[in-house]
Amino acid sequence: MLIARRAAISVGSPLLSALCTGTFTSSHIKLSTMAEHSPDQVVFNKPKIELHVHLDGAIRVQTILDIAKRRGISLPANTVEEMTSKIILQEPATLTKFLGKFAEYMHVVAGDREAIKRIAYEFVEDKAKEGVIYAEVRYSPHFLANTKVDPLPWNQVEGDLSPDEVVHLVNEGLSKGERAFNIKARSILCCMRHMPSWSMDIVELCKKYRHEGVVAIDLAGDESLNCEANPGHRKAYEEAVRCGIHRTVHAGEVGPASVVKEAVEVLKAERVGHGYRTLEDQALYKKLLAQNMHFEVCPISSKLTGACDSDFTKHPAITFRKDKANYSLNTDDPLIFNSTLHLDYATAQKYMGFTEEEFKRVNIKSAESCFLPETEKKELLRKLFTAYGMIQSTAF
Ligand SMILES: O=c1[nH]cnc2c1ncn2[C@H]1C[C@H](O)[C@@H](CO)O1
Repeated sequence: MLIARRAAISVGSPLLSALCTGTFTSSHIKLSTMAEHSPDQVVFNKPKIELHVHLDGAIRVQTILDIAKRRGISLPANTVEEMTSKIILQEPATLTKFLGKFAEYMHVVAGDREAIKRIAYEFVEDKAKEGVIYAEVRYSPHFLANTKVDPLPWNQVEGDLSPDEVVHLVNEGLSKGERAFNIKARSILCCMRHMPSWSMDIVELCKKYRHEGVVAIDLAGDESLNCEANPGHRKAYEEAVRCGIHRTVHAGEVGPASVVKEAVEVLKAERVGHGYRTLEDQALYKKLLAQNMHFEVCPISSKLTGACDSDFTKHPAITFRKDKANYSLNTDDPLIFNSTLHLDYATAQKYMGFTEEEFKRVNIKSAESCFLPETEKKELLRKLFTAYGMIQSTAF
């Protein structure tokens, strides 16, 4: 069975058009479910880097069904098609509504060791199939745990899986995937905006597992409800700076440019998750351009979360492209957006004027801005330059 987000989407496909015109209905789910994967539908069929994707937003629907069955958890649907239609966002909504979608399935995966290893392993397989050669995948260890987390998420009963062990399991799943699919995968641990009391745990886990695949700390969650970084988050980021843990922050996705300013100036973010609304403060934008700040852009996501205008021809990525900014193209939560990285690239090509040359530039910028140690970063860059038939000294 081929599920929707596994299929590459052609530039002229009904699914892409529907996404871009805001007329995405259940009939499109069916259509996309039947779409056939065909290599000529991929707009950039070359090695890619992905820096902003949530593990818990990138689970296979079939896997959710399998795990629910094994654990005896009842779900509102029994088939991939039905379950997909329950989980996905079908039209532009709000970030708050989007975040509510996780509750449809997180209780199935959380607290289950086998499930957590499996989703990490399958994530690597899915990325390898999309031509990704290096991915940084992020998640909240607390959201997957069922002990040593207060409050217990997803109405779980207390068990014995701690956030610490969750990180260990994800690391194992990712490493197994790396060996099986010959790509590199690292992880970023998320603090959550509404849970500042978890943030010190996160930085401690980043420190503990920094040599086992964890490369950075992030701050995710609902920026629209909670604009100013709580002291709990600030302290965690101070500790990250002190210990040389890399830092990214979701900012300026739906929150104002001041959140981006705070992320960079107070939390010392080295990359900005989304960052679209930076453009509302031109002085800040110019400063960040001059600093070579990296923006983790997620086109399909930005439409469906209501972060950006639903007309992709007005997308901030167009300004970033014209200004030769430092940014990446990412899926964010392909499960909930029923998307693939190919769909994000196809969207950028069709509606934002992206060319093959810009896709190469974006991926080289992504490699330069990734959180790998310098020697591994150089090796990654060398791979890209070779695959793109470019001479390494090419300046963008
Ligand atoms: O696009 C997003 N913005 C803010 N928070 C997000 C986004 N996508 C996922 N998250 C949240 C929900 C997940 O459970 C959490 C950790 O991956 O991060």
